[in-house]
Amino acid sequence: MMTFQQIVLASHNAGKLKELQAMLGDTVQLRSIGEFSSIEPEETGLSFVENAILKARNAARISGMPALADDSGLAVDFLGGAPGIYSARYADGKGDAANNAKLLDVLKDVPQEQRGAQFVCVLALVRHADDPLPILCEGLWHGRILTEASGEHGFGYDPLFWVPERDCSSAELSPADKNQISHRARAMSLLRQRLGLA
Ligand SMILES: O=P(O)(O)OP(=O)(O)OP(=O)(O)OC[C@H]1O[C@@H](n2cnc3c(O)ncnc32)[C@H](O)[C@@H]1O
Ligand SMILES: [Mg+2]
Repeated sequence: MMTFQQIVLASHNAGKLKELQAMLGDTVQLRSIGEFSSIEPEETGLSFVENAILKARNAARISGMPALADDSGLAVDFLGGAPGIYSARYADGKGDAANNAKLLDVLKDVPQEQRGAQFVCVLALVRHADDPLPILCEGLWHGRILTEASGEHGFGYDPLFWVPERDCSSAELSPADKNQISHRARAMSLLRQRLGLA
């Protein structure tokens, strides 16, 4: 069993840090890579897995600590899985509000039954920058894209993601609820098992 007291989180996204720390509890402290560097690595991979590993290695190299990365995104069925790994950059780096506006616009004439989508999360944990055996865990969360934004919680595409099991948007869930059922929660639950924390 691997034990860690501190892990650096290879993410500059404050929403992810909050969610992942809440899911991990007190046993492991996540430190933000922002404490060490403000430079974000280029996400050049073609898959969530490749980007997660790339971010984790980069953070381990910069911090000298074990590193956890989260590469995630929204895969929309009607768009053949787009924006997928490009979710953060969907509106050319203009941010969450612009990403959401673009997605609503692209789907404006698409009927309910064709608005299926899934959030994807891949977590990669490396013990050091050159770790030959990263731990990889994934989680999916199925839902549908709403026709207008709703809710104030969460981040990113949460206001547009309708959660069938709760009949509300992901941004209408309390943070605690989202952290029970999200793509990130599923991936983290697997990671906790792998680390012997579950
Ligand atoms: O790469 P880091 O620094 O971790 O931060 P990031 O925000 O760029 O993260 P990603 O590259 O993994 O891109 C993830 C995108 O998918 C969106 N996303 C991921 N998880 C989400 C969630 O739980 N709720 C809403 N949107 C989410 C998020 O808003 C980003 O636009
Ligand atoms: Mg990113």
